[in-house]
Amino acid sequence: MNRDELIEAGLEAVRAACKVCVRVQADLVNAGTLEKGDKSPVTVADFASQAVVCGILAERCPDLVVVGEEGSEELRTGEHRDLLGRVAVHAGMPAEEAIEAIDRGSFDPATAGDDDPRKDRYWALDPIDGTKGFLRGEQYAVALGLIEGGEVVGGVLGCPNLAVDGQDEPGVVLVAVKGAGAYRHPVEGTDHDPHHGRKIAVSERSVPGVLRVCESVESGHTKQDAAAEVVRMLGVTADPVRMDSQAKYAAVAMGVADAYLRLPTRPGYVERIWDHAAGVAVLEEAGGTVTDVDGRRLDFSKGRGLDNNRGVIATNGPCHAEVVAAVGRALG
Ligand SMILES: Nc1ncnc2c1ncn2[C@@H]1O[C@H](COP(=O)(O)O)[C@@H](OP(=O)(O)O)[C@H]1O
Ligand SMILES: [Mg+2]
Ligand SMILES: [Mg+2]
Ligand SMILES: [Mg+2]
Repeated sequence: MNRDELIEAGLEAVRAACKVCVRVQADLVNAGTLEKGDKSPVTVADFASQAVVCGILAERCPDLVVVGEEGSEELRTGEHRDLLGRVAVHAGMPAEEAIEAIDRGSFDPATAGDDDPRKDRYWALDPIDGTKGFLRGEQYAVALGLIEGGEVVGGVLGCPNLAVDGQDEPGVVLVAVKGAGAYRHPVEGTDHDPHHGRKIAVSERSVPGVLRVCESVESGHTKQDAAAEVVRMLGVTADPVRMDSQAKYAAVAMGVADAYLRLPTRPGYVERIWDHAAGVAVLEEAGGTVTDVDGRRLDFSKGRGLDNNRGVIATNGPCHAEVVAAVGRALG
């Protein structure tokens, strides 16, 4: 299958998962959560979304493996049997099938053998990015990136709660194939051709003082005081706009924000590939630039983590060097 065909399958899968998430968010806010080992909240919808995306991808492109955030461990213990039942209902498949689909996302390129052909091309999936936003009834994303030879070459970024100019209802799915631009599609829809949407592009702003900057809502995910210092140094009077999930990449890609800052809160935190792959694909194809806080390109060839990077700076492009320099000064 070529990249266009793969991304077409990806768009179908992400749309289906978005619909599941919208339904669950409507009646699950603050219910049905459980604590994972790392204490981050994971909901019925995270599992159901991963099951739906992996299930559709298994049918459409069975040869490609998935590097997904979630695993079925918690669902397989008796303690959480009721949770599994609800995941199955929302995913629209029998419980055993849901577990099997979720575990299609367990691939780890870093531990696969050197001659394992599955390492050449795979998906990176965040079934719900911004789980905390999802639980607050705010922004979240279903994020699917396509990685080839350790590089992001395409992506699908579903943002069901993102307001879009000229649309009565919120919600958008952004799609990109390397070299072919980035397009926006409605969440509803049955034409999954990646190039049939409306072309999107970043803003052209380059004057630092008028940049619209965004960052995480969660202070544990980004150093908000350092970002406040960065905008002050750039001469921006407004504080960064806070938004959960890769919806921040979407905002910059559509030109409604100019920069997204993700500044490390502690040394040693390694960003996960599924938190960035789809966002990077879409933003770069919309004309933007993404590096880490040291100005290095994100290195997706290391497995499940961005081991060679720290933090992320994503911009419209024209302001990138200036923003990276200001971040460097703020972080000392
Ligand atoms: N200390 C930390 N620094 C940066 N990111 C973190 C973090 N701890 C968790 N995250 C990631 O932050 C993501 C949410 O990002 P944001 O704050 O932009 O919404 C989470 O994705 P999930 O919600 O998929 O678990 C999680 O992977
Ligand atoms: Mg998580
Ligand atoms: Mg995430
Ligand atoms: Mg997630």
